[in-house]
Order: sequence, then C-alpha cells, then structure tokens
Amino acid sequence: MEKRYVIGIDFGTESGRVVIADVEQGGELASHATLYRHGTIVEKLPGSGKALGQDWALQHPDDYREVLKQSVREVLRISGVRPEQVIGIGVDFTSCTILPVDAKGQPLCVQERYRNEPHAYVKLWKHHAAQEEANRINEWAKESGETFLARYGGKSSSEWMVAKVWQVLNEAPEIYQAAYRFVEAGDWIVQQLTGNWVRSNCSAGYKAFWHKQDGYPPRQFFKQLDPRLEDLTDTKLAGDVLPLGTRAGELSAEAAQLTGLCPGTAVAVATIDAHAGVAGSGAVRSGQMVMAMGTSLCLLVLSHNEVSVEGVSGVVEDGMITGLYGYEAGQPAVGDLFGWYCDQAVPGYVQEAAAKEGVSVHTWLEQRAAELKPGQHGLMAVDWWNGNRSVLEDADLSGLIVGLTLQTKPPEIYRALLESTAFGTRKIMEAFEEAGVHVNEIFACGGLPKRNRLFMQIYADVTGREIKIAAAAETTALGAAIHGAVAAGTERGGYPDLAAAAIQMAKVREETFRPIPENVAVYDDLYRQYIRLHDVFGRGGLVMKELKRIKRKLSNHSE
Ligand SMILES: Nc1ncnc2c1ncn2[C@@H]1O[C@H](COP(=O)(O)OP(=O)(O)O)[C@@H](O)[C@H]1O
Ligand SMILES: O=C(CO)[C@@H](O)[C@@H](O)COP(=O)(O)O
Repeated sequence: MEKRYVIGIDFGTESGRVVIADVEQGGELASHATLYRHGTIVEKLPGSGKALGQDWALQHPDDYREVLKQSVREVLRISGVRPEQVIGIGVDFTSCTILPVDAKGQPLCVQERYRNEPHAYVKLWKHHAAQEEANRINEWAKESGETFLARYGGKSSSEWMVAKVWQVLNEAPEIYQAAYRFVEAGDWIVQQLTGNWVRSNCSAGYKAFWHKQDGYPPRQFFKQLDPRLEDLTDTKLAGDVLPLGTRAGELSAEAAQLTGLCPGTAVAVATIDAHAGVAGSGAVRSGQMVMAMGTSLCLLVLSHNEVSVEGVSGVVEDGMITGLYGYEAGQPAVGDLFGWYCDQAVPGYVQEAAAKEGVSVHTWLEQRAAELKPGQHGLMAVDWWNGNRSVLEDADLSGLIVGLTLQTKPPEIYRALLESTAFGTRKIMEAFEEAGVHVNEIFACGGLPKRNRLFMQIYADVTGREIKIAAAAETTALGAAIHGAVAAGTERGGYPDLAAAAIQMAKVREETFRPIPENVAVYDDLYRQYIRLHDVFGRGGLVMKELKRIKRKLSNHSE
C-alpha cells in the first residue's frame, strides 16, 4: 500500500500550526505556523477603532482562514507529500472560542453592516466580560436545583458558551437575532472544510453543558434564566453533537481549492486544543494526566470513574479518549503571565542585554533565574493574572507578588512567577487526589516544555512527580492529525479508534524531568505559604474584587 499521511491543524491563541504525519509511524514530518495578523483584539476593533470594554478578547476569523490557506500548502511543500496521499484531516481549536454566523456559515463580523459591532466578532476563550451572566447561571442553577453544574466543579465560567451568548443577547440583541448559529470556532472550521454543521462532543461537553445521556439542560432552565433564551439549544445552538474521531464529512471542492488538498478527504469532528494533546502525547489509559502548557495550562486526566472534583472545569465521558471520562482543570494565565512580565514589566536594561546576547527576554531571565536556589529570592506570587479557573473559579481575581524589596531583581520575579503557576497546578492535582481521581503518570506537551527547562524542573520539584515530555514539538497538532487518522477509518488506511491511533502515532522523549529531593523539601514549605495567600485572597478577601469594581466604575464614567 502506498504511504498514507494525515494533517493536523492546531488553532492556538496566537497562531495556527499545521503538521503532516505518517499514519504508520506518527511523529511530525513537517510543520508550519501562521501568526494571526489581527492577534488578540482587546482594546479596539480593527478598522473603525471602536473601543472595547474591560475584559474583552476578540479575534478575526479571516486569520483562521489564512492558516488553512498558507500552512496546509506549506506542509505539503516542505514534506513533498502529494495531496492524494493525505487520507484525513483533524482540527483542534482553543475553546470556548465562539462566533455568530449566518446560514451559509459566513461570520457576521465580515459582513459590511456588522463590521463595527464588537459582538459580531469571534469571542476568544479568554474573553471574560460575561462574568455577570456566568454568576447568574451559577445562582440560578443552585436555586432551581439543577444538578448539571456538579460536572463542572459546581460553577460555570464566564469563558463558556451560554454566558458568552447571553452577553450578546443582553448587549446586542440585533446580533443575537441575526445569528443563524453561535458556533465553536473549531466546529466552524469543520463547517468551512466540509459544508456540514456538526458540533463536537468535546467542546459541547466541556463548554456548553451538553451531556452524552441528558443532552443540554432543559428548556425550562433557560426560560427561567431569561425567557428569550428558552429555545436557545434548539435554535442558536442547534446541530448534531458527534463524538471525537467521527468523520464530520469530506473536504468540499471549495475547501480543497483553499488548502491544496483533495476533495473527499476525510475530516474529523473538531476537538479542543488542549484535549488534542492527550492523544498527541499517547495518553490513553485511566490514571494518566497530560499538562498542556502554553498560553494557558490545562490539566487533562483520564479515568474510569466519574466523581465530583472541586474546581474541575469539567468531566465529559469520551471527551478525550473514547470509553474514558476525561477531566479538565487548568490555569488561564501561564505562558501569557511570563509573556506579560517580559513585555510589560522588565526594565529596559534586561531587554537590551537579551538583544545583545541574541536571546529572547524569556531565555535571558530563565538563565539567571536558574542560578537561584528555591526560596532564595524571598518572593511568593499567586498566578491569577487572568483570574482563577480552578478551585476558586473566579475571573475577577488578579495577580499578586509578596516579598518584594529594594534588592529584588527581574530574574527573581520571573522565577517567582514560574513557581506560582506550579503551585497553582499542585493545588489542582491535590483536588483530584482528594476526590479519588488518582494520577499515576504525567505527560507534558504544548509550547513551554520545549522552550523553558527551568519551568519544567520547577514543576517536577513543586509536584514531587516525574514528568514525561511528549516527543512531538507540535503535540496538539499531532493530536489533531491522530483524530484525522481515525476519521479516515480502517477502510482508507487509518485507525479504528483514538486509542489505537494514539498508541501507534504518538511518542514521548527519553529524557524526563525528575524531582530533586532537596528542592522538593523547600517547595513543600513554600507551597504552604502559597495556600495561605490562596485562601486569604481567593476565598475570603475582597481586595481584588473591590479593585476591579472601582476600576469598572471609573471606566464606565469615562466612556
Ligand atoms: N521561553 C519561554 N518561557 C516561558 N514562556 C514562554 C517562552 N517563550 C514563549 N513563552 C510563552 O508561551 C506562550 C505561547 O505558548 P504556545 O504553546 O506556543 O502557544 P499557544 O498557547 O498559543 O498554543 C506565550 O504566552 C509566551 O508568552
Ligand atoms: O480553555 C482551553 C481548553 O479548555 C484552551 O483552549 C485555552 O486555555 C487556550 O489554550 P492555549 O494555551 O492557547 O493552547
């Protein structure tokens, strides 16, 4: 049989990355990234310059089409693979990233009449301006005795589908009316590739309250939330929800022209980016955990059992690997937090020194931070620069560094920030253990493991656990490609299911990160201090919330 290949398309926060993989051997034959030209839109709309509110985060869907146009062709060119040899395509996307579209699938924001309407754009996963709607969903679920929130650690997030769609209805009812559907961006890409309106059980399950047996919460729940939402799931969220690995359709002639692939190529149901990292790391068994470490950090745990875990973002049957419950928890600012420090808070001399040495500011700071011993800087940070998405589930929490003195240096702060995210991860891992979801093997994937060794060693030391590293540089894109191989099916030379495909196609590096006992002892001590700050500022103290309230009030006045 001629060699067969699959393509994985990974839509991250900053760029889209495409890999091409050999169906039998896995790995990445070639990869290519396309940066989003508009990036993340947080202050004003492109074109009109219309100002956005606090905590908004939008994207432009043309940037995603550019990835399809540029990067798919590039991986074909670099690898020398002929389009006929590609049997399947898989797509992963950040989530909950949603957009309103018309009946043809055209995003409203590219239509002339809605171009200046912020609510017509893509709401990126980290758009946190629907916190009031999320609070109301939480209150009403409690009052009405609905139990679905138990699957989400008892709280829904402002990042998720219903809160975001409700914000559109509240603030721009004409956009809500004009939208034929609100779709996850991953499902939209699949629609653009195949012409089929298909929803993924992964994003519907983790981000839209959908359940394999029960479907969406009842109409009555939505009606009492807001009478205008009564038919939400039958109208704006309508569409078949299909399981991961299913063939969503075949590449249309139009999409074939856009990508340079052959019409008829199998296209898989989309998955969430972090969740694709599970297959991409070769994790397919109960007790395995994958840390998808990039802009944010997602902890993904596979288990035979379904239980309630404090602060879990969600548990979905078949949500990562068919036949297992997949738990997701995580932190919404990790790479982003380090990026913020490098871009916004280091003194000019650091940037100059890094430029002179020809390294990134991250690398310059990492090298110096690695010379410090744990605890030597006397600092402790909490990692809520983008709110808390785990045990505290509160987008209104913010960042904190304690212990600063006139002697404090930038590498010390950088190290404290790296450590703060590791402490946050340990807190989540303890919540899993306490709930009886045991983790016996840890894999790391995403952009950070390959970029920052100190970060990885700190994680091993703070958690006291060995960490294996997924071999693929673009693990999530490889994970998406694995979904493509399953969508192709055995009849086209692919695989029968995700586990079989992942075992064959994904590998880990030989080198692992192991905890260093003397560091573990110091970090145990420091972690106790982290927990103190976590509880004082996260559970009881209102300081962070009050600061946000005052800021909101002032910015409302100045609008
Ligand atoms: N050397 C580094 N150390 C720590 N963080 C880094 C480093 N280089 C880049 N970053 C951060 O990594 C994030 C990008 O992660 P990546 O996994 O590549 O993308 P995405 O999250 O979009 O999938 C950015 O937030 C950036 O600030
Ligand atoms: O929220 C999720 C997954 O549930 C992610 O899509 C989101 O955190 C963004 O991930 P990245 O860090 O950009 O890969």
